[in-house]
Amino acid sequence: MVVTSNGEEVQAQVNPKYDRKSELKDFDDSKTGVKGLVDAGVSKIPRIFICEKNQLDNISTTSSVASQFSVPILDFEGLDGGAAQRGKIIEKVRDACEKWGFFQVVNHGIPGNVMGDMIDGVRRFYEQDTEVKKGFYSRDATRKFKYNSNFDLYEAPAANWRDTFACVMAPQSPDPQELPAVCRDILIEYSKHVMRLGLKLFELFSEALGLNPNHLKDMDCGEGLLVLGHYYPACPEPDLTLGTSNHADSGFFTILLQDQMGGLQILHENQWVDVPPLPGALLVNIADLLQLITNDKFKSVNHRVLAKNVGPRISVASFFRTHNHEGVTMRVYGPIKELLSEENPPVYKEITVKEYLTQYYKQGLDGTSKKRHNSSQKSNGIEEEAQFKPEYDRKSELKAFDDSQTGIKGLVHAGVTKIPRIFIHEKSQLSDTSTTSFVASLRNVPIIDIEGIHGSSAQRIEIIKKVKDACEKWVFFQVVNHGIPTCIMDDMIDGVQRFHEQDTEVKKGFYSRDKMRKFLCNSNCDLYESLAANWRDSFYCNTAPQPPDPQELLDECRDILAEYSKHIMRLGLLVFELLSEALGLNPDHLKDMGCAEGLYVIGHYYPACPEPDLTLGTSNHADNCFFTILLQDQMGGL
Ligand SMILES: O=C(O)CCC(=O)C(=O)O
Ligand SMILES: [Fe+2]
Repeated sequence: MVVTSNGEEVQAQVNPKYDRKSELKDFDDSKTGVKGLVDAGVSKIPRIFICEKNQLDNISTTSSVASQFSVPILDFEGLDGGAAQRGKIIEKVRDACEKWGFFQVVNHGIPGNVMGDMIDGVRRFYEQDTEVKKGFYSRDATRKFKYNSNFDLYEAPAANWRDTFACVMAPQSPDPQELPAVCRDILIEYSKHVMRLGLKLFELFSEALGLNPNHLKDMDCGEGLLVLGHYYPACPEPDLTLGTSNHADSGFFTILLQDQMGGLQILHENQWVDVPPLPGALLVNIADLLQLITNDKFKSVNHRVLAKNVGPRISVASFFRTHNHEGVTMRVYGPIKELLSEENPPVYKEITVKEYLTQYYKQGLDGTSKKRHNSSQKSNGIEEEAQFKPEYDRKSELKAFDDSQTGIKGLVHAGVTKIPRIFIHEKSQLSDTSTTSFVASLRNVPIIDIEGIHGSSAQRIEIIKKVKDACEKWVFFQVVNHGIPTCIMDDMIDGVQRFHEQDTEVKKGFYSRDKMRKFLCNSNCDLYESLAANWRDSFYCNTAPQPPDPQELLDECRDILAEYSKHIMRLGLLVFELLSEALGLNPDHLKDMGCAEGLYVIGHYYPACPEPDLTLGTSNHADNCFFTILLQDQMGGL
């Protein structure tokens, strides 16, 4: 084990017998949820609830800095008064949706006693006779009303200190007989009010986007309503777990009713900001599908709930979402055409409701579960690694691999069917996309056409604007019409391939870790330093400020390497100019700082991998230079 900050690993070492799966199952089978544990008087939380440290670390850092922020409070009084008043409110809605993705609303039209009764109804549900309550405990997706603890119990890395009931209220509400007697009437009544407010919000959002008031409703966004009743019992060890993990909501938006206990936080400008209870207010937060269809104009915001040693805390989350009814699943959502223009091209691909729902439920609340699942068929690979670790002499295996001087290509050539363990990455490295939601994965990387960069100054300004935007929002962009002929690019790819596929003995002559050499090849420049090796061989060539003596290069790729480098240097100088201008500096500013003097060209070769789920071609990293121009073939994987 290399990292010790990971709670799970430490545990695995302390108690290799921890059978998480069966502990989860025992807890689930009790059907009494977290409240059952508290009723039984636990003074320590079971380890299935213990979060990884990095999930909790930033809790204490919040308060002081965060207090300078506060979630906007919107007053809907007068919404149906004059156009002027409505216009003012819409402006505030737009501002809150663009900057925060989260706001509180007062004078929203839902009577205070209905909200109070709803909170009481949730409380009555959880505090009713245990045996009656158990009758509702279920994970059956087809049930209209069900209660359980942690909908993603078996998938999430750590369970949350919370019980939840879920009820589908629209498009078809359940037969009242299916609802628990203790909260039936108020659930129906509250849902009616929430639906009315939700439709009003769809109108306001449409108008705030500059669309006609019915636009979003006409897209059928307002059809599905799911109501969750959360119950967060007091927690004996609140510093070790969370009430609700960091997540962004699914669907279009959520209307949240919370009691006076507090604990909800939203992630704003990289800070966890408390959302203090405001009597009479409801919270509204943008969810991922609204972010998608507004092409990022409205932001879906991550939030979480802290565990506390006082409780219970009660909240009711009402999700306006797509639903799973027949005829609906093939509906496609993508950025609204009316919001797109040349300056505002689609940031997302389109997606069917079916793909969306499948993905969301596979992913679990904090988004890690699916990937964890894929990468460890056995549920706890971390323990296995910890157990075989002592017999494993990593250093000498690395050295043996390095001494072969044949790289990954040599392994594949020898016909390995399992990858040597020096290449096996820790699970957390393979699933470190945890904060990337499925919707985020639909993003398009910007493509910038630099044809006309030397044309009119208007054209140049337009291009620089796009570069600025891409650098600020993306850091990564694709360039077309960049002036490097396709045949040169193709020849360069072929040259790299010829280098790596040449006669093994000749290639060995270039295998080296001597940084003074102008041209060399090896497998993994950081072989001895990195935690796990990558499935990749590379050659490295220092082509500027002083190119290597042609004799140092291999015949197979000498000419094309020199030619390609010339073109790249020319393009690189242009990029330095564009970046300078995008920063508001004079075009030569970065060049004058000497940024453009060195050029290092690396030719990577990624052989097919027999166990691609266990390793990476290139680990997560940022390049250490000013910028990189990357040419890739048609295989994908970046
Ligand atoms: O309980 C809360 O305040 C938040 C619940 C929540 O975020 C959710 O249900 O998605
Ligand atoms: Fe949420």
